[in-house]
Amino acid sequence: MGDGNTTNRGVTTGTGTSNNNSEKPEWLQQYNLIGKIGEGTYGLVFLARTKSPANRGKAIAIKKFKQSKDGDGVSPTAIREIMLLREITHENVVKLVNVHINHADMSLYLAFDYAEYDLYEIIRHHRDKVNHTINPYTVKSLLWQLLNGLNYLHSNWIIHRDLKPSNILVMGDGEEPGVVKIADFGLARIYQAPLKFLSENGVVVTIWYRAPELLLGAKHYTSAVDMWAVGCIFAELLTLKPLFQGAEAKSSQNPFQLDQLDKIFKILGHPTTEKWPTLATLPHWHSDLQHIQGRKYETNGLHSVVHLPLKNPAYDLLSKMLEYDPKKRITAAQALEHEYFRIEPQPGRNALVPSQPGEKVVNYPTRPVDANTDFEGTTSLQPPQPASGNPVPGNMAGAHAMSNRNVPRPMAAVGMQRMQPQGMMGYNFPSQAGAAGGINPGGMPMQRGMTAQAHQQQQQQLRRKDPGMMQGYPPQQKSRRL
Ligand SMILES: Nc1ncnc2c1ncn2[C@@H]1O[C@H](COP(=O)(O)OP(=O)(O)OP(=O)(O)O)[C@@H](O)[C@H]1O
Repeated sequence: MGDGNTTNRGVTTGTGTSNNNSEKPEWLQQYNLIGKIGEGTYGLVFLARTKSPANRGKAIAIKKFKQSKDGDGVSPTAIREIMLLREITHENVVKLVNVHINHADMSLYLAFDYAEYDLYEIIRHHRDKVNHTINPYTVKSLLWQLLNGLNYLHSNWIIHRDLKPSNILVMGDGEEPGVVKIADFGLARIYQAPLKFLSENGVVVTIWYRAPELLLGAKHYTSAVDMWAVGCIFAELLTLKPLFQGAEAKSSQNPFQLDQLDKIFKILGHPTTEKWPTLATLPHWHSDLQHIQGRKYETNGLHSVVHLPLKNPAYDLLSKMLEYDPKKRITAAQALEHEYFRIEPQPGRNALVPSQPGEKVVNYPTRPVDANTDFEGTTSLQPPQPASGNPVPGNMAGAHAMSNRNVPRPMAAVGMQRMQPQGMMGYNFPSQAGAAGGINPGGMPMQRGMTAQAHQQQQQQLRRKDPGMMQGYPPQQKSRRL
């Protein structure tokens, strides 16, 4: 198509020019751009619909990455990492469907499957409009699916590093209603977040979900940082308030990572080297923390902020996610097996349905779309340049012409080769109490309200209809526990 080249790895490159007087990049013409739906630290997100006959009208979210102030594009390493992200396929991880590079300015556009809701909006709607907590079934189903997707990412050596409610999407009506999709995974590394506290445009990056080891300057960290974030999100789903809401403004006495730590200590108490032996080796422990180490907080722990019956296993799971020592923090695989998921209400696939028969369905607002904003009008895009003399010889040629801005070692280089096929690491929803091993015997997850017998019949029917369809949900493999 025109000046765009679709490479053999699925990257579309183009000059940004087109064969008509529109200034839209050529590749964009495969979409109907509907408008802007959001803006994050690193980019703008647009809603578009595909024009191709096979998938006509399918909603796609296109994320345009902002140019950095020094005009750098995205480095070749970053592009390679992103290409590897296309291999990620899991029901609870948003699908990256296309990667587009605009040659004129080396800007990058990622096209994802579109999800109608995100946890930020769901929580906000409950707090401001419904005036009521989220029902226990919904909380549990959202959390279970989040852990399921995260377990898959961690099993493939991908650490998200920037989990927060706005990155946890939920599908609206359609083929997968109420299904959770983790977004923005693997991208934090490309822009070297979350170690930065300010984004390129000076916007403060939210650090409310950031693990204490990161706040204390750890250079080496593990997937445990994501589990801390999940703990914060779990508490927020239960209370509708951010758990550790550090200051967003910086002052000389109280840089925001210190304030964030202070908020954590206020609820969980101070960490100690007895409980967290490597604490004293973290860069900021001695220097920066002196003036808050002296403070003594009387704390009742999580009970002071999360009000549930005392014996609720939610406390146990939550406190294991918010363990100070990352080595002792619960893993996603372990969390999926926690008692909380075995007691009623059991988690299910459609998270956004009522807990009890007769309970009102919550109608979440759909995403507002700003139809007046398009790619060009919102960014530092340079006017499109004609292609240079050299044709793009396919594949990553465009990427290599870009800036050599260093980004860390490709995160995926090792892990992706070991990537599991879809669902290999996928746990089944816990079955009704009493089923063998407490785990569905394989196949589709049990739907809410379905008896074990009906579920078994559904499995058999599906197997007869489409044997391949069952492959995403193998029986749980105990040996794969982390
Ligand atoms: N695939 C998608 N489908 C629908 N909405 C999406 C999709 N991906 C992102 N969004 C929405 O677009 C908005 C901006 O997302 P983005 O990831 O750029 O920023 P953020 O998560 O708010 O902040 P940050 O960039 O700091 O992570 C959010 O409301 C997010 O829920």
